[in-house]
Amino acid sequence: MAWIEHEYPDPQALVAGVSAVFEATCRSAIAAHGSALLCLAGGRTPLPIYAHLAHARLRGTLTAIPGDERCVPHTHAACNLRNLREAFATDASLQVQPLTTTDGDVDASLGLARTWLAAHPQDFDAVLLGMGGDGHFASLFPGAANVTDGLALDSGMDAIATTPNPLPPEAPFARISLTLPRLLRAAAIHLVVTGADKRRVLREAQQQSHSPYPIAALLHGNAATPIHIHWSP
Ligand SMILES: O=C1O[C@H](COP(=O)(O)O)[C@@H](O)[C@H](O)[C@H]1O
Repeated sequence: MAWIEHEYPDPQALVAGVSAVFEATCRSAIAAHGSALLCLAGGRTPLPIYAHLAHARLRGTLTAIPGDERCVPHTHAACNLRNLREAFATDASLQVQPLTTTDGDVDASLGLARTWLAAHPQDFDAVLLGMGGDGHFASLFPGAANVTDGLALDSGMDAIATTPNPLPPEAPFARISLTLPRLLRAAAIHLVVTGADKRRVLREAQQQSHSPYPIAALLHGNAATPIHIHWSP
């Protein structure tokens, strides 16, 4: 099986469980090589996990990169970088690397993301992913024109620019997303999902490797490490 399931009674228990795993991962990476490199989901669900890390007194450098970013200015409320930096604000040793330029220009942002990723080819110590109700993860959306480029394991690309189709009303923006092969280069991969509707999508994707939900490509992507699925109502 390519995944391991962890079920929690409520979102607070999920946050506590995943926070403990990420804290332990960061501590052992810092003990082993002085720093930790994380790839972190955007969206609302994981923000309390990041707040936990910010208060954990990790005593080492932690560099995080969003797994995807909305192409908006860094001051915009929908900017994943802004939300990550706010969550990490209490510990100056937690740094968040932007995937986009300050103004959110799509082409310049793609260049910036690819340049940074090429200069940091090492595996992530851990990747945290969320999932939308449409089965997207990072910004690999069903129906996007180039979603197959983002999911192809042999593309040789670390990041793509993409536009969800249809645009999600809560965040109607072009995106920069890490690709599936870059996300899979990790010592540990965690997927956090809440709610019964998202669980139905997840179950369908677990059962069908050729499901139209992009998350199926992650689950059946022959990751070198199992995908930890964390779910709560
Ligand atoms: O658009 C996005 O949505 C997903 C899910 O977000 P959530 O608020 O339902 O947790 C997120 O994982 C992704 O990074 C984000 O850009």
